[in-house]
Amino acid sequence: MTQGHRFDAELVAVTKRYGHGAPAVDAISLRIPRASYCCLLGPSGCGKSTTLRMLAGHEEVSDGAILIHGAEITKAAPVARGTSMMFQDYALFPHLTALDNVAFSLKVQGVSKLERRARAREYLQLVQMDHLADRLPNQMSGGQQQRVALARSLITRPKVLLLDEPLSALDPFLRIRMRAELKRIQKELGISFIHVTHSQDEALALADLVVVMNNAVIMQAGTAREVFETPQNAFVAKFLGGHNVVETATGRASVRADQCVIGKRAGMRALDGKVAMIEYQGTSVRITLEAAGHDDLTALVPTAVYFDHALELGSACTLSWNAADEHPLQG
Ligand SMILES: Nc1ncnc2c1ncn2[C@@H]1O[C@H](COP(=O)(O)OP(=O)(O)OP(=O)(O)O)[C@@H](O)[C@H]1O
Repeated sequence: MTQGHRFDAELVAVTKRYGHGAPAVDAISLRIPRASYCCLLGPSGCGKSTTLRMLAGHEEVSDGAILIHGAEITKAAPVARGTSMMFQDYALFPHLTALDNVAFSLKVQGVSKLERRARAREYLQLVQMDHLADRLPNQMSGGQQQRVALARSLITRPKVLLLDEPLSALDPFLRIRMRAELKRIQKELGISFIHVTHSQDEALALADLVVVMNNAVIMQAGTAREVFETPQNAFVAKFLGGHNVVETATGRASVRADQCVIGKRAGMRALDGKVAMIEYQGTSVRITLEAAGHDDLTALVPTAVYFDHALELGSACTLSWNAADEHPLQG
């Protein structure tokens, strides 16, 4: 049923148990619409890599079902699923050129030399590496090796590409460039990418669908704007950063740090504390307050505004916000 499917990938109450302890993945359900860039985001140990490995078929599913393009593949062999995995350490063959690394899986499939070289060139072009086709991995930079690894995982024409922390080995500059490339390539191919990351920025920048996980379950799934602007619970608000979680008369609420101001203002909600940290961030200054009975509170103040009223570390100060900017949390 590869025609007419609505979702490139579906997880139906998927559980993974290792031994007798708490499950690593606990009955998660997720639908990834066609041609989506999906990021699985969460802290270390939340179960995101296990979820990816179950999609790839590198890990058995304890309970539940996985579908790719509408067809169940829960127990299918990795090569029979229509998925391909790109790993954190690109694991290129050191003795093969870029071209031969990319062509390798076609060789295993018995594709003729002429055709596999032609297809490998096509995929090297896609990742803008055709000019270095004859280089060996140790003659390429980390970013270049990664492009080759990407071409290598795409040449089998997967329905869904799985990426396990693909940018974590790159320096910050290259990471931002490569993430733009990943997005471009995903849109160009029109297939879904499922990308595991613990970086909030990366997920928000890349994903059509952000899936925030914690403790083996999905805490929220939605567009980047949905999860950032309307977090459903305190975990999502705190993990994405840039939010304060406050207790109000009607329960818990989140309020964005960039919608908070320092100082008492008429008609605004206020919490008193003292200045614990002042961090210059270029266009804004992040001020962290310690307040009794609360986790640290932060205000993100435009730089020019901050330097009109610079603060002293340890001094008393008030965080204020408009009630209208509060967003109620479900937990
Ligand atoms: N082979 C295994 N045997 C036993 N427990 C495992 C195994 N693999 C993972 N786990 C456990 O399952 C849970 C989820 O692990 P997983 O690797 O999926 O987390 P993660 O979110 O990808 O973390 P990280 O970002 O650190 O890779 C963890 O508690 C981990 O210790």
